[in-house]
Amino acid sequence: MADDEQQWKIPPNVQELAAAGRDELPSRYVVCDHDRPTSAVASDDPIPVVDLSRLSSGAADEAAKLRSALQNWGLFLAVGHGIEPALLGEMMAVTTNFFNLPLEEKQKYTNLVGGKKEHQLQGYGGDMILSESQVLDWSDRFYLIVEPEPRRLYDLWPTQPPSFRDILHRYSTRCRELAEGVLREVAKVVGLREEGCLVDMLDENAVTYVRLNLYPRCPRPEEVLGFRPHSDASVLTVVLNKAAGLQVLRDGEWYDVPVVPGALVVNLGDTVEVVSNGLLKSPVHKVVANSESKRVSVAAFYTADPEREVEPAPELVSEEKPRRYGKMKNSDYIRKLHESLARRERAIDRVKI
Ligand SMILES: O=C(O)CCC(=O)C(=O)O
Ligand SMILES: [Fe+2]
Repeated sequence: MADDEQQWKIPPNVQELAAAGRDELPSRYVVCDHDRPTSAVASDDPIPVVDLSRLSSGAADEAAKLRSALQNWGLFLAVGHGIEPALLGEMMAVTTNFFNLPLEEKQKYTNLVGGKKEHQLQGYGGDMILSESQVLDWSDRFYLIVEPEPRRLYDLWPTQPPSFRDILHRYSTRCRELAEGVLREVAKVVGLREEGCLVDMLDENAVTYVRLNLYPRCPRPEEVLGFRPHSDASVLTVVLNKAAGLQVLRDGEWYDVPVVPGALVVNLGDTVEVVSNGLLKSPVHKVVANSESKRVSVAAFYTADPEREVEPAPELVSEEKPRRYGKMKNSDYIRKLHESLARRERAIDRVKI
């Protein structure tokens, strides 16, 4: 095969493209008319801000708010989570600093291997590209396995800034505590027999992935997407960001997820949709680009033990509520997720009955 064949498998660096300041966008980023971002709809049922400290002290009105958030949006903003603002600030700062490093430094952590054409999950760069016609997102990413600790590939953990490792470790540990608390509540909302049933999926073999996202300023934000519509293959996802851009789909309309200082976005993942037999939905969300400033976010995905078979909980399946999802090993599901993302499909559709 000639050396320059399949060059399309190597995604351009979006940050560099943006810095070049050209007005025209490469056609690989331009979405079809149907996918073009439109202005979000205002909702008379705003996305709830849930105070987790009130929730854990047993406040019934806070529990009701969480229930309505999960049922109506699959997503909420968490405050009172106990993660110090300083740690959130440090996590944002090391992420921003990393993306500000010179390209050669960042490319030490590239997610391209084997003659630069093969894509591996972990590392810095763009998404897996499966075809020449695949429309690319207006963002650069950095994906790492953070837990279990023995699975960390420290060669891919930046040494610049030097505090990166320690801050990512502390941040993801605190978010895990948050996720576990929320999952106990989710189990109650769904009516699972065992309150710990979802938390138990995050056992010592369960994998936490962290994705750092950079959405550079875009001269033509109406022509691209920062992140195409998708749902997460996690049990639960926690997102840290400081700027608007995230939108969530509800009843066929896109809504802005507001930015509340100090709040974290918490969204259900596909695993909860399957285990709850569709009682709760894993929300489809996307990120729109903007022409004013870059946007940075940190998404922590708490996924089930790869060896686990994920399927609807038996107590949520009956004659009146037939089983709506098949069984799949979690590691197979996650593998399919990345292919599905590249094809602009949803992995969960593969297990729907
Ligand atoms: O950037 C964001 O706010 C969300 C990113 C996201 O949805 C993801 O990384 O899965
Ligand atoms: Fe997501």
